[in-house]
This record gives sequence, C-alpha cells and structure tokens, in this order.
Amino acid sequence: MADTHQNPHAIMIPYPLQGHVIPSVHLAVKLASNGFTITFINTQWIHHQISKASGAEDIFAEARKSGHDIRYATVSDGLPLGFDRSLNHDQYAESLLHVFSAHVDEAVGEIVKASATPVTCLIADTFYVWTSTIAKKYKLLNMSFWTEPALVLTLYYHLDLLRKNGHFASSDNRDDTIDYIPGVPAIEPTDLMSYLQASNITTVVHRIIYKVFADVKKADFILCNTVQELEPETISALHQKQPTYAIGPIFPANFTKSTVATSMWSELDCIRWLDTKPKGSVLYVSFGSYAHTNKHDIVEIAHGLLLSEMNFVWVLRPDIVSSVDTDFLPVGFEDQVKDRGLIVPWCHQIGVISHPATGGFLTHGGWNSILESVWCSVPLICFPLLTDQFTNRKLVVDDWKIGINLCDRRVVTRDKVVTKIKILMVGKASDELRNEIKKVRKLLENALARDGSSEKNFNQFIRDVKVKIQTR
Ligand SMILES: O=c1ccn([C@@H]2O[C@H](COP(=O)(O)OP(=O)(O)O[C@H]3O[C@H](CO)[C@@H](O)[C@H](O)[C@H]3O)[C@@H](O)[C@H]2O)c(=O)[nH]1
Repeated sequence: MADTHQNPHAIMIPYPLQGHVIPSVHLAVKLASNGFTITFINTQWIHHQISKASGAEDIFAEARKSGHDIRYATVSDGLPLGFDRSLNHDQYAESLLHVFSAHVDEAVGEIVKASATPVTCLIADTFYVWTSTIAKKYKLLNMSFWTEPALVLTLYYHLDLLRKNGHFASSDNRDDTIDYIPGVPAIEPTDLMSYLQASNITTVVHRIIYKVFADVKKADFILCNTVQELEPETISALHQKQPTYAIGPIFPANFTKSTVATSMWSELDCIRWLDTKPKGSVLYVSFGSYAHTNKHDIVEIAHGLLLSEMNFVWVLRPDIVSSVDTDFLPVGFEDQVKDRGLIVPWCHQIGVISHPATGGFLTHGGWNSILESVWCSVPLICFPLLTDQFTNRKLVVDDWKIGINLCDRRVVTRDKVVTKIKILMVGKASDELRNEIKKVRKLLENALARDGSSEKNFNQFIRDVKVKIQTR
C-alpha cells in the first residue's frame, strides 16, 4: 500500500500570464496524479478571466473527479479586476514586483495554518522575485518552475558572465559570438532574449530579471518544461549547479482536450471551417497572448497573406497593437479574404494546429506554441517580438531546422511574407522542414514514454523531493 503520509503537499503559484498558467495547470494535474496534494493559487484576475471564458468557477472540479487531490484558491495581484493589464504593462509588472508578495505571504500563511495535510513545498514560477523568502518563512521546499527553454534559463543565470565579457550592460555591447556560457557552445548576441539586447536596462522587467535570477540560485529544485535530448549540454551544465529536471513537454493527458479550463478568453470555433479545407492547406497565424506588435507589421502581414493566396486562420487579439487602438487591419481586408481566411480574436490553438487541414504556423515563437507545433509536426515561420522569442527562434531555425525566419531585425514586408509562406507550405524546403519536425516530434514522444528521459526525470524528481522532505 502506498504510504500517503510521505506524499508531498505543494502550493503552486503560476505567473499570472496565459503562457505560464497553461503549463502550470498541466504540471499540477501531473503531480496530483502522482500522489502530490496540490493547492493551486491563481490570481483573482486570472481566475476571473478563465471563469468568464469557460463558465468554470472551480477549474479543477473535473480533474478532482479522477481522485486527484487538487485544491484551488485565488489571491489578489494588488490591482483591481477591471484594470487593463495589457495597456498598463509596466504598472502591472511593478505590482508583481512590489505588491504581490504581501498577498502571497498572507495566502500561503493561511493555507499552511489551515491545512490538515501539512504543506511541504512551494512551486513558484521562476519569474517571481519572492520565492526563496516565502519558502524560507514557511519552511517549504523551494521549487522553481521554468516555462521556457533551458537555453534561456542558462543565459539569464549567467548574466554576470555576459556583463563581465561586455555582451550585456556595457555602453557599447560586443557583437561577436558568445562562447563562454556553460552548456552553450556558441550563441550570437542577436539571439539573446530581447531584454538583454535592449538599450534601456533599468526597466521594471530588468529589475525583475536581476532579482529573479539571483533568487533562483536558492531553489532546492528547478523544473523545466523542456526535453533533455533537445538541450542536453545546457541541461547538464545547469544540473551541475542545482538539481534541474527536464520534464517536458508538459501537456494535458489528453492533448486535444484538457480537463481543466485554462483559456483567459473565449475560444472561437475554427474546426468547422477547417473541416472544409484540404489537408495541409491552411497556415495558422498567432502571436500568443502577451506580446504586442505595430500597425505596420499587421498591415504587411495582412497584404502578404492576401498575395500568398494561401488559406489561413489568423488569431488577432484585440490588443495586439494596443487595447486602445483596435482598428489595425487594412480597409476592406476581410471582404477581400472571403472564405480563404478566418480571423478570430482567440481560439483553441491545439485544436487548430492538430487539425489535418493545418500545414504551417506563422508564430511569434512562444515556447508553448513551439512545443505544441512540434507535437503536431507543423513547421514554423518565426516572427519573434519579445523576450525569449529571439532565442527560441535560434533553436527552431538554426539548431533543429524545423522552421524558417520571417525577417531580420523585424523589418516586415509583404513580399517577404509571401516568399516565406510559400517556402514553408509547398516544395522541397517545406518537405525537408516536415521531415525534420517529425524527427523532433519522435524525440518528444520518446521522452514522454515510460522509460523516456522526461518520465524518468519526473520520477527522479518525486523521489528526490520525498527524500528531502524526510531528511531536512
Ligand atoms: O488563440 C490562441 C492563442 C494561443 N493559445 C495558447 O496560448 C499559449 C500561448 O503560449 P506561448 O506560445 O508560449 O506564447 P505567450 O502567450 O506569448 O507566452 C509567454 O510565455 C511563454 C512561456 O514562458 C514565453 O515563451 C513567451 O515568449 C511569452 O510571451 C499556447 O499554449 C497556445 O496554445 C490559445 O489557446 N489560443
């Protein structure tokens, strides 16, 4: 009989952004199905968005029916529910930097005090600045959950080396190859995360980054939503510093139908439209949930899509330029597109890219989108906008050869869009990309198999946590 007394109870707190909530929810379910008790805390705003979109008051109600012990709580992020966090990004980030920890402290304190099952662990997104302080205060194991590639983690982790060598934070940053980061043979400065290429390095995001990547060094365990075989050297170099486990890709047990609602916006149905299109004929276009772009880029992409004569589904969030500038499409675009294109504000992405009609993905290169696209063997055109997306492009285009680059230095033209769409969707280069992505998909599949690396790492993590709980 399993000794349930030894089962850890973890409080899990995802970063309050769509691309972080999704893998955190799936990790919570995976841990719970392996005997963990989970108390999952969303911010009230995230909860409000998801429940408005799905109607679910308790997002884990269905998962609990399978016998999982997942409790659900919410906490304020310090701002009113109606505050426009997309429009006022920096104010939101300041609140997460300075105010949120006080709310988390109170919520964690109450859960620790009230829980009959002793709380033993805190699993917080790596981008939080308070994890070690709160874990220490309540005597919890400190676990950091990283939702981007290990390469990105390691670059932030070694910010001191980048600084010392003049590739970051010098008045005139070096532009030669970076070849001194442990576990990273070589990377070009143009492939660094946007924040490390920026000229202003005192923004609120930078202040968060400086704190976060000092704090992560105090974590007992780091969990990464990546795959060991994809980034072997990087992961093993990180593991030499701290216990680091590549356990990805973290998907719902049923890939196309999660038991937990995670979408922050209502999903428009695209499936009936896709059903009318030939196999592999549709390009899916989406720039994720967070980054903004400008009107010029949207207009050029729109013209490119028209000129390419390709079928497409385009997710255009109303705030893609700004939530106060929602009139960004060229005049008459929707009429010209007719039945060839479907424009939606949000959709069930996994449903779209796993549909046989979808043959390519023009993406900003968010890490979840990349993993999902690989899983569906859909090759990519990368159009990075922010943060890790530049570094992710290097992995996709240069290292794994499963996608192509839209343009350098973000100069988008309609001609370039047409050319790249054609390369991606038809012909010899397209076939090669499809062959390569099938190989990477196989690698992911193997990692998730019973004796695969992610499954082994996950089980090792559970064993190590239990030992640490017993021995500390
Ligand atoms: O219409 C849509 C669009 C997206 N999604 C889902 O939303 C997630 C989007 O995640 P991702 O592709 O990673 O993009 P972002 O939302 O931009 O994610 C943020 O978080 C990621 C993980 O940390 C980073 O890699 C990104 O750069 C960062 O912008 C994915 O699971 C998609 O399936 C939908 O369900 N419907």
